[in-house]
Amino acid sequence: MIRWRLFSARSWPVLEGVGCWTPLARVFPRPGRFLPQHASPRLLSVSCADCTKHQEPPRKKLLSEKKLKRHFVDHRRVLVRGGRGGDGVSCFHSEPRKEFGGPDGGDGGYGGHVILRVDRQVKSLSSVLSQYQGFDGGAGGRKNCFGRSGAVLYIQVPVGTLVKEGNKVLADLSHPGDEFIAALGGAGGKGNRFFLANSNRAPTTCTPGQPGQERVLFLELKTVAHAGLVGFPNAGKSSLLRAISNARPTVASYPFTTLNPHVGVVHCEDHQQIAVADIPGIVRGAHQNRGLGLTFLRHIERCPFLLFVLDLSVPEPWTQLDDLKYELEQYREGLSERPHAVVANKVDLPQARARLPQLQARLGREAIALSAATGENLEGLLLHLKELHDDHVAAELERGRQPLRW
Ligand SMILES: Nc1nc2c(ncn2[C@@H]2O[C@H](COP(=O)(O)OP(=O)(O)OP(=O)(O)O)[C@@H](O)[C@H]2O)c(=O)[nH]1
Ligand SMILES: [Mg+2]
Repeated sequence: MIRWRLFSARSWPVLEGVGCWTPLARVFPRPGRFLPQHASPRLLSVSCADCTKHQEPPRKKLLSEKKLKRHFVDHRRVLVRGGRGGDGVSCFHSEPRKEFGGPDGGDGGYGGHVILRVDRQVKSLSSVLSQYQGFDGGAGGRKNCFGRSGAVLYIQVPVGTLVKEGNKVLADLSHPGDEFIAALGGAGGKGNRFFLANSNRAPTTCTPGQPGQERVLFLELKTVAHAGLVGFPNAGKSSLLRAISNARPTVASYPFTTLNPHVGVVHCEDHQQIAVADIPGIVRGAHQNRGLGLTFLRHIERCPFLLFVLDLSVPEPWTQLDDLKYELEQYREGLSERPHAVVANKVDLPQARARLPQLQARLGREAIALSAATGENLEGLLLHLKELHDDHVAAELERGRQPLRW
């Protein structure tokens, strides 16, 4: 129904119940005439433009703990099947004036293998599918022609992928370029030429190609790095990694921003490279599967030294270190006793800086106070990192082992 406003001869029509666009100035009545003076003119607003102006921007949806776990892909069950071999064929040579040319059916080609190959660019197992089928070989041809072999199917996996079948570890792909044949392709069938014998000059027998190998493999990612950043959610681990390396993990003020491990490389003056791994945050009770649980700690299992990152902006930050160590011990005994340094982050905030002396006193040791946001005292952290790295190299050489090189 269209109703005309009475207060102005040049008023715009307003569709009642439907918000159609109308210039606001034209629908406001003069104060004191139709509305009391204190009433808000917004009461009469019917324009769409006005409605949209005050809409809140869509917020990032908070994920439940269950859903968070689904996003974190560091293990996969994969069914791999090698390609089927091509069939052999049965046929006979045919040529003008040559009645009995003999059998000339060729063998089928080999089925393609399925191979796991380490690619440095791949960072998680999220791109690995649940099933892979290798390429089939081609059938044999006339004139003794062999069939085409199936192409090899490569599955790209990240550095540090452990390949298991049941509980048995088949391969540890810890270097870029490492390969593992996940499933062999089937052999090609035989053509009738293969069955030619003195007792049988015209065989018609040929065999089909063999099916490829079929396996169920479990892939498990164990990130390879020198140092692992361990801390509560929001402690600033990702910010720290961004500040000291070229890695660009997402930083945000909500917990569990990091769901996949990120590795950043710190370049030292003597051309040494130290790899630092950022992992999701650990919460109190993580060993009872709270937060993201503890399964992602496998990513720091291989790190020879750790950096505990404490958030100085929260009250009693020293309790974080005890909690973190406790959770690490619950995951694997002795993990918290690895060589480590304690980093006290966010000293740019005044209340955080005020807690620093108390933290040092409680810890009974020097914590590296810094700010990942402003870059304050990052050199102090880099010096400690270098020391930890040098100690690791010396210890490995002493044991006659090759230290981890990045
Ligand atoms: N003032 C201040 N804020 C910081 C500092 N470092 C990090 N933050 C802020 O703290 C919040 C969390 O930072 P992240 O780096 O995402 O923390 P995180 O430990 O990686 O968090 P998760 O990935 O959830 O475990 C962000 O809002 C950062 O801007 C700092 O040194 N000073
Ligand atoms: Mg993070």
